[in-house]
Amino acid sequence: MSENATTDVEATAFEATAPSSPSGAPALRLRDLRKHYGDVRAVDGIDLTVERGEIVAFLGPNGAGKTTTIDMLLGLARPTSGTVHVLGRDPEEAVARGEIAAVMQSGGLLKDVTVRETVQMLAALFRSARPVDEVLDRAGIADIGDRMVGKCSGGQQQRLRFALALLPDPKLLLLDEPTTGMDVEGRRDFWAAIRTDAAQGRTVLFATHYLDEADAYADRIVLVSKGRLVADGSAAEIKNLASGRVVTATLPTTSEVELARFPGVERAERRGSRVFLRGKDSDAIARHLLTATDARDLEITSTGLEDAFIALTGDHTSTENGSER
Ligand SMILES: Nc1ncnc2c1ncn2[C@@H]1O[C@H](COP(=O)(O)OP(=O)(O)OP(=O)(O)O)[C@@H](O)[C@H]1O
Repeated sequence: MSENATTDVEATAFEATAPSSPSGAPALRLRDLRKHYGDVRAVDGIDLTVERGEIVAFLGPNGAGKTTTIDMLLGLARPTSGTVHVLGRDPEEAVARGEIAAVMQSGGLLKDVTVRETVQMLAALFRSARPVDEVLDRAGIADIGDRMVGKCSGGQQQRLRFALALLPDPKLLLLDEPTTGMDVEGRRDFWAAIRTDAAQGRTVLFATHYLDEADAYADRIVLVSKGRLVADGSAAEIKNLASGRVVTATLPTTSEVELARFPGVERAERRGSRVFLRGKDSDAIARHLLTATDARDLEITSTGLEDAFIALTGDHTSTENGSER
């Protein structure tokens, strides 16, 4: 979590009495958005437009800048430079109007009150809130309204946070790694509730480092790494990025810029003395390496979604998270 991060309850506790947002404005518009902490470029120039009604996965490894971006969308952190517009407004204004709400990773729940009482307490803070029974129902927890929060599973607590976020009937819902630590069944039930609700037209952006979650639940995947956007498309398009092959070779001196100019190379990466060249025509890449360079120890492999994730984000640790389905 980054500076000024707060609980979901605080993030959603605003008045929801506003007229509708400027018509035609996209749900989100980020332009050259940056957030630096000293030398750390947590967010390093993100351009992104999310249209209304989209379900977007903000996918990236640990430290990619997902939470920092979400904090800026909620007005909890101020950009170093660049702009953020939420439904055509400044984030603070959109939050105050109840047009955007968030389900954060953890925190913000009292253990010794019931699920229903929790929703009632927060509803009382809004000048205008959806009925308690309606949000419990939408979050799929109407049947556990009398259960103490402390007795709820992690998945049920997360659906309670979802219910709280629904109170102002936001047009845009942000979820920051909402299923961290949940078991498979909890994740499935949580996403079933989100998908059913989103089918009514709510825009959803969720941060995750679970590849399978992005693939299964998003219409669109925005892949981020080291504060930058590295790929943006449907799950099928992101998978297509992986439909080529990777030619790996030992080639100590050539720079990534030069490698990217080799025939057939769509993406080039160096790790130490090994180079990873991705492209649809692996024969052309291999031929060039063997005839025009000093490359040795060539290997040609086909890629999957996880390989694409690693190649695009440079992350070598988080893919075990994506294998569970
Ligand atoms: N308040 C802060 N001060 C200094 N550095 C920060 C601060 N908040 C975040 N960072 C750094 O910014 C980078 C991005 O962090 P961020 O939490 O946005 O990543 P993330 O993609 O959400 O990661 P995770 O999946 O682990 O939650 C990291 O290197 C992090 O250490």
